[in-house]
Amino acid sequence: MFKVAGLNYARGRCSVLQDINFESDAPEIIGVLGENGVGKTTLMRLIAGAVMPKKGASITLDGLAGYALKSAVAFIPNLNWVRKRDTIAEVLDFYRAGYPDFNQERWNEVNKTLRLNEQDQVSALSKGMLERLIFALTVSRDAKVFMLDEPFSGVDVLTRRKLLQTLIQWVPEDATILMSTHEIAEIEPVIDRVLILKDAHIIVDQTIDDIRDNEHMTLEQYYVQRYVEDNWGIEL
Ligand SMILES: Nc1ncnc2c1ncn2[C@@H]1O[C@H](COP(=O)(O)OP(=O)(O)OP(=O)(O)O)[C@@H](O)[C@H]1O
Repeated sequence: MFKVAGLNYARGRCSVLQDINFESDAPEIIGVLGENGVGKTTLMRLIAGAVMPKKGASITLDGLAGYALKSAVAFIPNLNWVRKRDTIAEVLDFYRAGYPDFNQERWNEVNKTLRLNEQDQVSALSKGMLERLIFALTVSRDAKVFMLDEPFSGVDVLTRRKLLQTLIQWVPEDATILMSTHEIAEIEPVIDRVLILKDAHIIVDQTIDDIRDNEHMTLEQYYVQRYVEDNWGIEL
């Protein structure tokens, strides 16, 4: 069981996340939605241990916390740590050394779709190719919690569809995946559940089946309805 409880985070005087609570029983794919700047990346950075929450928060995986939890979480927000001349092969070497749970077979399999050339320099990759690399590195670990932060925003539509369709096959069966995106319609067929963030809080934590069966709406319609008053005149 992956559990986030009493999570609060502020930047200076500005409260970014307030009283965030949710649990996940793997396997589960959770979409994390919300407007720009609402705190989706921050939530992932908090879970990854890249930033510290306010006192009183608890983030645990099967009772593990701190470093033990950190090593079971796969998250790469960017590749700022890569030196300018590094090739993908060199980044892979570094990554393998840093993460003993790196799964070479999975990398090979994922890269059949992503077609990354290991001799290419990372600094010369296009935005979309860089996103492919971040995605491949993230899912190639045998982690228990995977966090994909807008993984496909620069990836072409065909590759994106293929990645989404095959995501379930690539990640370990006992894992929870958190995936933030603005492409709501695209992820709906893939995710089990959604967390919608607004004004620093989780305003929706519901399964996709529940939204379909009880609200009789698509996820995007439900998102618009729950997010803005009068739907901002957006036709549902
Ligand atoms: N390095 C930073 N310095 C100051 N404030 C920051 C920094 N990074 C994020 N923030 C602030 O924290 C808040 C949450 O940002 P975050 O990046 O988590 O949002 P997001 O939901 O991921 O947004 P987007 O959908 O645009 O990617 C925003 O108000 C943002 O301005």
